[in-house]
Amino acid sequence: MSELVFEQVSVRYGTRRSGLTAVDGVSLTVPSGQVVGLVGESGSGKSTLARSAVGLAPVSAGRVLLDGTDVRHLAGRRPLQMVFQDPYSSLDPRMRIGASISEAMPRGGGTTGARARRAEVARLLELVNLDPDRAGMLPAQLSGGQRQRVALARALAGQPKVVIADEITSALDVSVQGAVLNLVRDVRRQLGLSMLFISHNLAVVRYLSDIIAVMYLGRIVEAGPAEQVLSDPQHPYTRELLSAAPSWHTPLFEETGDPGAADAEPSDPHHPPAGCRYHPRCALGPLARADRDLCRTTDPAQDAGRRPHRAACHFAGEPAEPNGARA
Ligand SMILES: Nc1ncnc2c1ncn2[C@@H]1O[C@H](COP(=O)(O)OP(=O)(O)OP(=O)(O)O)[C@@H](O)[C@H]1O
Repeated sequence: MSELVFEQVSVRYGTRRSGLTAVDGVSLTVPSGQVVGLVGESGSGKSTLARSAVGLAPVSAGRVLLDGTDVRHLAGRRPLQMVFQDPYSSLDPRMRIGASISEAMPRGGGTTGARARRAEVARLLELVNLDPDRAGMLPAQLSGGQRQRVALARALAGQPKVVIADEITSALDVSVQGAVLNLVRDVRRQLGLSMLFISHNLAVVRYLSDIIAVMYLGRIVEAGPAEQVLSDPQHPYTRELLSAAPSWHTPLFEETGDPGAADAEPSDPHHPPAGCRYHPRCALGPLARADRDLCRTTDPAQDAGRRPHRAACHFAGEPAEPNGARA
């Protein structure tokens, strides 16, 4: 079991004049054997943070550590595997799926020799509930859900310690999303993997996560044990997400759309507002306050994540003011 730590990580794209900071000084820990669910609207920087761990996004400050070792020093970064929204991006369309999975296996060890590799491919296909006979098929011959299972098998072939799953059910037909999610939950438990699970859909995140982290404009605005974040959200953005999410009583995969689609102002990462980045939107929400100077002028500290439940808000946890209620 392994721990993944993002330490003050920033990712900047573009030039100084026309660039944007997609991830801004984020600290987040994925503890051994646990699932951290990362939620937030489109453009908040979730994918960029994830990609920074596997070398697909340029880390401009801070570092990512796996069990204390900077991931840049891990050979091939194999212990960290990522599964993407679109399985086509990790599967070569011309390669049979057995070969794709085999290619991702480490050299040496128990999987040297064609026979051992074939057996390992069959084992991995069974692990993701696919018939080993499918090893000879091409990705196009499979359904979207089956392709995502193959992408998971391929990630597991690398014998990872940590898996990063980025919107892995979002592109799938609603009817198969639940099955893929259940599979991920079961396989993760079985293998004792640590996982960073990204989704814009809070209902999906809460189904799987031990810890929930909420991202807004390149920052973690709230993080903590899942049940605490859900039952006692401290940041107004988390409250906004929760009020937009379907309740426990509605089906998990009812399409909720992107959480940013509410009536609020869209956030623009090229021009983050001064003070608290959320303040222009917060004025619309239940925490609107008469005296908001502090929010307009002063950036609330993102603490380094040592407290189990943290929120970057000057008025974290304060109840809504009566005059601030939504019209
Ligand atoms: N390669 C890139 N070059 C320039 N800007 C980028 C690049 N990748 C992402 N961005 C920008 O960084 C910001 C964060 O994007 P990111 O994809 O990480 O957000 P996200 O929360 O994962 O959203 P989504 O769910 O839509 O992918 C966005 O403004 C995006 O346009």
